[in-house]
Amino acid sequence: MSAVKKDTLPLTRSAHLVLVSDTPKGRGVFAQQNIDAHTVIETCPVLVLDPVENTEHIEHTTLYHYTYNWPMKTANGSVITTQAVVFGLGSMFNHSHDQNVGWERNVEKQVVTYKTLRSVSAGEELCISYGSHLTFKDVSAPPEEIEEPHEMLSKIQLD
Ligand SMILES: C[S@@+](CC[C@H](N)C(=O)[O-])C[C@H]1O[C@@H](n2cnc3c(N)ncnc32)[C@H](O)[C@@H]1O
Repeated sequence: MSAVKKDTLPLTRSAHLVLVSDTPKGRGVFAQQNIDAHTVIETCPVLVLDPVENTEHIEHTTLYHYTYNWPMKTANGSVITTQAVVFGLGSMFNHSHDQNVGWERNVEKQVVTYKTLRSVSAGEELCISYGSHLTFKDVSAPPEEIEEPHEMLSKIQLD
């Protein structure tokens, strides 16, 4: 019988995910079956990039649009932010302002775990939030409201 090593990490995977290649956001991850809320759907190993290698090389390539912020401890003990390449489906989750998937870094183990934030129906896209500083036009964003001039005027604060 083989001994289970202490540093073994389970790589949880959902069997009910598919990659769709022709969505308005490019490739995307979709649910094939209903998935309960708070289900771990994927655990992905990452490659933490050297900060200099990142700014001098990766930032000038397409890969830059796939990396995640990652904290790194420097030799003097301070923590800086570098980037990490996420392997597996982790790099395929698109952005939505109404995301149904949350993610968590395990800095020590160098993995990211993805979990549903609510129940997801079969056929729904699984999306995370990239935050508010997007480098592309969000095709799923609600249309910006065009306000009537009198409504705008009524918001001007007069002393
Ligand atoms: C991490 S990749 C996700 C996978 C990507 N769709 C693909 O086909 O490789 C991030 C890129 O997906 C696209 N993307 C993700 N979310 C999007 C959204 N809400 N609207 C438009 N494009 C999106 C953008 O081109 C972005 O740079």
